[in-house]
Amino acid sequence: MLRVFQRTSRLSRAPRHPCIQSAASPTAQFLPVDLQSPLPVWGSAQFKVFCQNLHKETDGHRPSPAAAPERRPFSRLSGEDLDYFRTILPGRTITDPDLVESSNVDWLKSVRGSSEVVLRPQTTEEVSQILRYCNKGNLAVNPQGGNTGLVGGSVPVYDEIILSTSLMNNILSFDNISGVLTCQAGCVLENLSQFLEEQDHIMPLDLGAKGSCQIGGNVATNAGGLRLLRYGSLHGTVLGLEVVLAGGQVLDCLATLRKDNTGYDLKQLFIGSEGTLGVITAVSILCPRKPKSVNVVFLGCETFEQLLRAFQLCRGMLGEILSAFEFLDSECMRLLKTHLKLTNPISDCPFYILIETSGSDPSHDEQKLHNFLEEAMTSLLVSDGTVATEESKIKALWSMRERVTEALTHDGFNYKYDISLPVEQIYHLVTDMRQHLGNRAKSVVGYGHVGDGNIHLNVTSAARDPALLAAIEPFVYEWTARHHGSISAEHGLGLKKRNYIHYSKSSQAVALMGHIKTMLDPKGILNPYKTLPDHLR
Ligand SMILES: O=C(O)CC[C@@H](O)C(=O)O
Ligand SMILES: [Zn+2]
Repeated sequence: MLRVFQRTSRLSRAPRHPCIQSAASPTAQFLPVDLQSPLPVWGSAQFKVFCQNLHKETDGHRPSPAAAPERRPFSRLSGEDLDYFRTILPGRTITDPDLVESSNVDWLKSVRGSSEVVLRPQTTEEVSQILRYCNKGNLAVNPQGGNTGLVGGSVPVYDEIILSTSLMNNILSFDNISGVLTCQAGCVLENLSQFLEEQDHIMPLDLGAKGSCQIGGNVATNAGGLRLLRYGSLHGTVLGLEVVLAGGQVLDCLATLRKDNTGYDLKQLFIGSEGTLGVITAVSILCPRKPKSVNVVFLGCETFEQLLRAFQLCRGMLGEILSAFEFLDSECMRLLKTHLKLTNPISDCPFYILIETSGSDPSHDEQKLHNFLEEAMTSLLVSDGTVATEESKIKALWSMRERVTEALTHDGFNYKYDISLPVEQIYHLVTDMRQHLGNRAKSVVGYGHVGDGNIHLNVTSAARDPALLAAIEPFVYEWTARHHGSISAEHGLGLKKRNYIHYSKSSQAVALMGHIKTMLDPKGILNPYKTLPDHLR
């Protein structure tokens, strides 16, 4: 039964919510490191401390032999190379093994490279000098942003030189009239959001990893996130890029215009190229005005069909103020409760929806939301729910969705699938996978961006289990191709999925990608072993 949706929401009457407490406590996000369970919050400041200690704690996973390609014949780093790097980057050529190690391992601790050096340029000119030198000497390079990727794209596979953008963190300009922000690639997404907040604007993208991920990495992976339904993908919001090509040439496409129809739109090539075609050094991006009124509702549904009907109703009744329509299943809720001690703010249901509205007129928005909720309730599409209009409560409800990834890492080894499908199909993948795996998996969960037709299917096991992996793949990819979906909606292909590209792209398209790679990076030094299948090296 739906009892709320008046101004005094159920959430505001309830005793203090555990997830509100954890969000407010500065120490609550720090978790000790252990492979099986605790990881620091994806976007937390403690993420960096965690990384620094990582080499002492991980079990040194390498990609499974099936996933690991052979090392290509790149040069090995020499003392002479290090001397050169120290000349151009004094104090920013990092060889301390403890510091380098944290950049060798991905956030999931599923891929570990063996690089001996991290370079930290501050300027585009320094990036250009590095690449010119590496290209000449046939040294492979792994461009790295916040290292929050989920497909093994952000870390070296072997001994590639790590080129970190973390010191390229200056905001270059912001135009309050057009809303165009121009900044260096290493700006952390959350810092950009905070800066824009003061200018009465917001970033057009928002991710669970916002506290660590960098805008250059976001663009390089074409990150989707929680606001895509409203503001579209980075292919639309990024107006310009500055990119350093493999040979060190600086490609200046850093336009700030909404419209520019002069020839090929070259920047699009680099959006989602995962650092394989060039190193993004600066970004200009169109930022929306900060909405004056934001509301979040958290609803329960008995079936996925009802959830879809609620989505349809929502699109019709909320229209222009709808800014997110996300979901999680009851298995996700179980993991949130078990591992993060988050409390379900409503009664237990098979499915949960999080709807966000963002608009410019609080009373208009509330009225629309009220009408939608009344209709959803009377037509029995939702069985329970709660609404939040205050910022702290909005954050608490959002954490039920944003922290599922974190909860999963505490459940064991994670197998992650990020699938785009016609929206009415998305949950069938989860039910079919559960049936297919039987009791071989510990958990099989589904959550994600209903509004974008994007489901995050995650499977866990107590420890890394090659037999389980063989049961999941290629089953999941065949299923996706059969239903005309994409095997990567927003996380990219990285190291882990590169050889499955043909499930979503024609052979002509993959071959053309190979030609483009060869043209832009003839020696293949940029992020090798990623994105493109092995036969195209
Ligand atoms: O961990 C995942 O599978 C999804 C992560 C992220 O894309 C999300 O939407 O929360
Ligand atoms: Zn996602």
